[in-house]
Amino acid sequence: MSESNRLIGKDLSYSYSKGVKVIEKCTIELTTQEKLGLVAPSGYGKTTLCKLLSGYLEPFEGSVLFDGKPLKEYKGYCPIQMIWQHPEQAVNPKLKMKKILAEANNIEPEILDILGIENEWFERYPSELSGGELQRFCIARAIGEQTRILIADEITTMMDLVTQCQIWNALLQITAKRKIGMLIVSHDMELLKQVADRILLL
Ligand SMILES: Nc1ncnc2c1ncn2[C@@H]1O[C@H](COP(=O)(O)OP(=O)(O)OP(=O)(O)O)[C@@H](O)[C@H]1O
Repeated sequence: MSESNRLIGKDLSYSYSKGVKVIEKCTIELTTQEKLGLVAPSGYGKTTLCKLLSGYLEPFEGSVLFDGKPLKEYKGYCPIQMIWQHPEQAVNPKLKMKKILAEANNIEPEILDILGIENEWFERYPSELSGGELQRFCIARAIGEQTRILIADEITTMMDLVTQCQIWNALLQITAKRKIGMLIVSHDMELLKQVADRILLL
């Protein structure tokens, strides 16, 4: 099978404390053409797996490759970007949104537009935005020119249905247009049935 445009986590193992493996011999693959839903019980290791697949953690065993190349060999910008469940923990609270976005790679106005980000929000600090507004910024920040796969870890879990709908509509539009794949972690099976092409139950 071709490795091109494919994220492969192969035989991944990870533990936070000696002797207790949170992830053991886990293999998972997805391409830039698909949206893979992932469901598993609480504490199973989903967030840990997301961090391994996006390069935030190094596996103790196994490898993570994109386009046949280990993630750590991508310098400057990783084609695999993670969006976190709690956006307020993913930004520097002391910076205004315009500064936070300026530190990211070239975000195009079209992306901000599709996500419904309003101009006046740029002058605010993260604590002056709602969770849904802040998450829109975090999504925009994750979509650089070189982003090929998004790892979305329960990204709308804390939001009301209208906001969830707006964010997922925007994400589906952007990922289709840019040919970006997605790993979507959620416990909401109804949501996954609507947004994912296939669903993996662990
Ligand atoms: N930084 C850490 N240090 C020690 N243990 C951790 C750390 N992060 C997670 N764990 C433990 O690893 C296990 C898996 O955690 P993880 O957050 O990956 O699971 P999860 O499936 O995403 O859970 P949930 O659905 O509840 O968010 C849990 O038992 C958790 O307590």
